[in-house]
This record gives sequence, structure tokens and C-alpha cells, in this order.
Amino acid sequence: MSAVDRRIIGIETEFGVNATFREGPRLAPEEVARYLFRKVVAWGRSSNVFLSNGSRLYLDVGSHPEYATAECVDLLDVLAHDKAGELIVQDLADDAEQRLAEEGMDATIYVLKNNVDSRGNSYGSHENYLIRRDGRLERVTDTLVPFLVTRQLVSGAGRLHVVGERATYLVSQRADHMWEGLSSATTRSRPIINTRDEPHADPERYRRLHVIVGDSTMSQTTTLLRIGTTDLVLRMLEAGTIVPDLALANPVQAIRDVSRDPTGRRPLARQRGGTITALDMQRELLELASRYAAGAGIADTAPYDQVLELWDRTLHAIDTDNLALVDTEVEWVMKKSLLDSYADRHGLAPHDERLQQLDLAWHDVHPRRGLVPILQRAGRARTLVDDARVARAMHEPPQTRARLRGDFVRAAQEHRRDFTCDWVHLKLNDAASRTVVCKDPFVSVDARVEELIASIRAGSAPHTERPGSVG
Ligand SMILES: Nc1ncnc2c1ncn2[C@@H]1O[C@H](COP(=O)(O)OP(=O)(O)OP(=O)(O)O)[C@@H](O)[C@H]1O
Ligand SMILES: [Mg+2]
Repeated sequence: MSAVDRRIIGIETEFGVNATFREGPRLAPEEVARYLFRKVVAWGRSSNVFLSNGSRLYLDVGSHPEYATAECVDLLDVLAHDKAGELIVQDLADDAEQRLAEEGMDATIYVLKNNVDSRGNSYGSHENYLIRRDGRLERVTDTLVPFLVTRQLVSGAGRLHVVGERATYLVSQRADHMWEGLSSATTRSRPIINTRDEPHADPERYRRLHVIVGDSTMSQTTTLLRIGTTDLVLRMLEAGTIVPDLALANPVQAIRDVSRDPTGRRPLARQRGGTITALDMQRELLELASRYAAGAGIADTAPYDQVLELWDRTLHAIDTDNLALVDTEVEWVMKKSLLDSYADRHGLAPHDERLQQLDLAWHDVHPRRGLVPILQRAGRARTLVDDARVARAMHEPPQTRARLRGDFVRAAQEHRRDFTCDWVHLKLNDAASRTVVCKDPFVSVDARVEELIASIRAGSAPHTERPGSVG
């Protein structure tokens, strides 16, 4: 396959961290996050490290650890590496609990993969898609923005939003926190797509599209829909498919409206006049994407066959008011059905505190305590990658540039060599070494990196006692 047929994808996730203290002093969330990173700092001498599976793990200011998956080309690899990130951060929490206990603090730390904390702060899950540089960016974004505004119908994580005694079930966690359509800044103004031009690849050929708008997703099938539908829409746009003008008059208003309308039928004002519903918009894009996929010969190829089937079934479920058709696969529907049945069983008002607790527990990444792993074991949350594949992804990089980085990091760690790296560069911190620049994210074999690793191995015997499971 040529590079055009493949696409590099990575997901960055910011986690929420909560702690409850039973005994001893209490710590602020920022301090808890710092405890979480003690193990990382001990391992990599920094709170911003690259791991041997090719990922990046870091703590900026504040209390939200971030895990950015390695560059993947296989959609199921993205799922495995995204899940691996949950377990790696959970490991840090387990370790931090132990350290706190040793210091006389009896605490439970919760790692939450959601997008809004109890104070209303929002944190993100950013998707990165490698796209071709040629052609005008607007040709992609003109369609991509309305697609993303309505994509929540198939990929929203759902949120019980309570103000006083008023409870609203929202389709999306993130929708209320988007303030612009396009922008080159992420935090100041929160755009749907960030156009900052930092491709981590040959800038003559590629761009890295930074999608800020998505919810963090726990359900594997929902993550597949999130990245799979977007990949298909990008593919058809890159192939030059003529798409009718779908632009919305006010994307930022529309995204909130769609989030408040689980029926998908509320009319959204179009830029060219008239209205369209979220369901119709998604239906139109699905039809175009299906036709494109059939023409490109990928409609029956895994996992695109699954993406198209589930995309279609989800829209049909919403259209026919039969959400049970996707209640083990689409996250906002899964969560809604759990909350509804719990409220029914216990006769709870929609704003009941216990329902809000359930909503939080949904996002708990703990493999035994979290609701999604529990539903998985009960056969009520469909999975696509098994535990063994996720466990492998905690240590093994995907077969992309990430493999070069991962192998380098592992060798340097084993031989206790000081090193620096980022997505593109690898360097040993000594005067003699030159920086190896890995510009092509598809390339997983490189003689220069092999030489670099051989020079590490020749320099000293390996240091085998490696700390825990980070790295
Ligand atoms: N050429 C590429 N194309 C698409 N995705 C890429 C490419 N190179 C790296 N990525 C992915 O982009 C993500 C970068 O994560 P990182 O957190 O460093 O993002 P950033 O936007 O560069 O920086 P920050 O979050 O600090 O603003 C990773 O998930 C990585 O796998
Ligand atoms: Mg990031």
C-alpha cells in the first residue's frame, strides 16, 4: 500500500484525578497528580517522558496527567494503545496510593477518563490524523466541521448534567466547552479543529490534523466509531469526492443543540439558508462514505466494514427510537440505559446524587472497579481488542516510527544512558552523539537507529532491574 492508503493516527487523553482521604492529611488535586508522577520522575527524571511502547506520558501544570498514544496506522492498534494508556495511568495511581499509605495517608485515587470535573473544568481527548498537504485545507475543514458537530450522535460519551434539581442527559461531555470552529490555539479559545501547523512529519507533504472536539471514550466500539468515521470522511475528501455544502450557520451553537437532543431531529440552521437535522447530516455523510468505500474497495475490509455497519445501525436506532439496537456499543446510549434502569429500579429522581456518582464511576479506568470493565465481563459492553492485546500494547510499540522510538527508549533505559527524544528526534545526551531525525512516521526500520541502539549495547552491560510497568 502506498502512504496515501494509510494514515497515522494517535489519541491524546487528559485524565481527571480524584482522591478520597480516610485518614491523615488531605492533598489538593495538584499534589495528588504530583504523587502519581513520582514513579515517572524516578524512571525518566522528568514528568514528561516517552515510554518503550512509543507513547508520551506527561504532567503539565495542573492536575491532569496526559497520555498520548504512539503513532498507529491500524485502527484497532489505536484502540489497544488507548486502553493501554488507561492501564498505565492506573498503575501510577496504584503506586501513588501505596506511597501515600507509607506516609500515613489512607487514600483511594480515582483515575477518570472523562472530560468535565465537578467544578465544571473541561479537559480533552485530542485526535491526531495525518493528512496530505496538497489541496486547500478548507476543502477538508468545510465538511469536517459540520461532520464533527454531529458526530457525537455516534461517538458521544454521554453526561448527566445537573443544575440544582434540573437534570439533563447530554449526548456529549465536551460539546458545552467548545467555543470556536477553527483556531490555532487549544486552551485559550477551544476550537473544534486546531489548525496549528506542527506535522511531526515532512511538512512539504503532510499536515497533522488536530481534532479537539471529541469526548474521551471508554467503550472500544465507540472509539472505533469515533476514529473510523472520521478516517473515512477524510479519505473520501482526500480522494476528491464532491460533497454538498453542509456548512452550519453557527457550529458552536449547533454542537450544544445536538448534545441536548438525543433524537437527532432538532433543526440546525445552515449557512446557505434552511435547516438540516443532525440525523440527516450524518445519514448524508454515511451514504457518501459508503459509496466512496465501495469504490475504493475497502467497504468489505475490516475494520471499515464494522465502522460502516455500526454507523448505519446507530443512525437507524436513533431514527426509529430503538436505542436498544446499540446499547452495548455506543457509549452515550450504553450509559443512558444503565442510568435509566438504575433510576427505575431504585425509584430515583433524575438529579439524584447516586446517578451522578454512577456517571463518574462510568469513567473510572480501574479494571475491577470501573463500570465499563464490569459491563464488559457481563457481556454488556462489546470489545474489539482483547486483554492480551491491550497488555502487549503497554510495552510494545506499533509498527510505525513509534517502533524506532520505543526500541531506542528501551535500550537507553536498560543501559542507563541519558537520552532525549520527541516524536521526531532521538538523541543520546553525550557530546559524541548526533541527533537522529525520524521524519517519516510510517517508517519502522531505520539503519541509523539500529546503529544507535547497537552503540548503546556495545557501551555497557544491560541494567535489568527495570522499574515496574512504566516503560
Ligand atoms: N505525523 C503525525 N501524524 C499524526 N499524528 C501524529 C504524528 N506524529 C505524532 N502523532 C500523534 O500526535 C500526538 C501528539 O501528542 P502530543 O501530546 O505531543 O501533542 P501536541 O499537540 O504535539 O502537543 P501538546 O499536547 O503538548 O500541545 C500523539 O498521539 C502522536 O501519536
Ligand atoms: Mg498533548
